[in-house]
Amino acid sequence: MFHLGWFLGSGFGIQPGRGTFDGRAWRDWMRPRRYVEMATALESGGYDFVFIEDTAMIEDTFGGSAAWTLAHGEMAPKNDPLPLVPLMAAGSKHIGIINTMSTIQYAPYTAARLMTTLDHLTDGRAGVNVVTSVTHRVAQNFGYDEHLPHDERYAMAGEWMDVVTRLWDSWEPGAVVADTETPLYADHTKVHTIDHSGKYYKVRGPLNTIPGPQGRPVVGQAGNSVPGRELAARYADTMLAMGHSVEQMKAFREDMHQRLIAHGRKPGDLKVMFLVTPMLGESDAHARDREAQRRAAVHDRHHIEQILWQLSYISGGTVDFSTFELDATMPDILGNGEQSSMRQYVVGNEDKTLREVVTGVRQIGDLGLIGSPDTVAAEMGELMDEVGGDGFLLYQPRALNPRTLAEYADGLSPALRRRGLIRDGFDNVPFRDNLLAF
Ligand SMILES: Cc1cc2nc3c(=O)[nH]c(=O)nc-3n(C[C@H](O)[C@H](O)[C@H](O)COP(=O)(O)O)c2cc1C
Repeated sequence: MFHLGWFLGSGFGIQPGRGTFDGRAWRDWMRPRRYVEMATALESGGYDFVFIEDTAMIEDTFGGSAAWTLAHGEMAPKNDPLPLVPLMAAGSKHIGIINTMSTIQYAPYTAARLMTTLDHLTDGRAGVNVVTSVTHRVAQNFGYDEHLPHDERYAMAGEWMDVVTRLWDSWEPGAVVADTETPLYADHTKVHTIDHSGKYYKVRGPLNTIPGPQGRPVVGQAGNSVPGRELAARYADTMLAMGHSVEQMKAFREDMHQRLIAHGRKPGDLKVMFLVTPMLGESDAHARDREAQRRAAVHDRHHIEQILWQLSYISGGTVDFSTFELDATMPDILGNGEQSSMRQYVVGNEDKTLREVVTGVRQIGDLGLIGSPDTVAAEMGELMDEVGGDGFLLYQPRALNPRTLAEYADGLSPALRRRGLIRDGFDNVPFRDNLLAF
């Protein structure tokens, strides 16, 4: 068996697509009902969790203004994802909810306290995706003139995670007695300061609330560079991973296993979830037809601009890709943002033109998963057999609507279940236990 997660790639925000079945999404994206329904649909489909992206900025690198961003609803507007967590939890019973927190946005004490609060409010279904933020524009909203260099951001994130973890552990098991007769609510000898004084943070502790049902909420991680992998190997229970072939996926997972062992953890302690955008259809022919339409659209002006926008963003807001000649050679730039994402466009494509890259390269691919639910389910099973396990993080970046969710929860999941590949229900246990169950 393997795990399923769903990547809500535009967070609690407007979804950029304007497809045939998107209805009033551009007007209603902030309404609660669609997120509650999303949680319920995914839970019925056996998804272990929904993974909510977040970024706090309005991008204006591409074209030197926010015009394109706001015309197309690209990563903005967006609400804070944290209040969404208890809402989605109240409408569901078992699904884990991972919200994103950037280490430059939340002080460690605020983060530890918020996550523990969410763990209580969700009865042990809270998780946090720890990110370092990608662009200068985010950093500039939180007291920085520019974002820190890539590797330093991860050094800061390492200290942040260390402090947050120690705050979560600042109440020993058994500290809460809750005896109204004595009276003794908590034994103060089991509640400890952490007295942290490091390069980036100074925090006394202890946390001023009792541990949540999970003690430490589930920790996720999204960066795939070496420092990103190291952060995950030290702290994470799950991470999203990008791989375009079985070989890359296997190598990624084996690399993570080595890193986990080096940090005194077991390979099974971290679930590596491969981000994938399958193409489903009523039949294999229908799915192939949809895929042919997607491929034909990569030459549309809108698609080309969208990828140039994306490159400008993932460069960390350091390069405006609208300024390059499309038929000149691909610029050799990794920038200061998502280095592993930039590599997918740049490395190995040095001889191609920018146009060939933006029309030919996909940051997140379909791994050949194109077909009817039955076909895709069989192929997912074969892929996971070869990779060795863990699971997939499914993503439909420009088509997130109730119809798409039904295709996955009511189409693909039953096909996976018929093959015994995914869970057929949930035990009444906290999120981490579901994640570590197989
Ligand atoms: C698929 C994916 C999702 C991500 N989600 C977020 C996010 O929600 N918020 C954020 O600030 N950064 C996000 N990031 C950025 C990473 O967390 C990380 O900070 C960045 O990719 C740099 O990491 P890397 O150089 O290790 O790849 C995401 C990256 C990827 C590839």
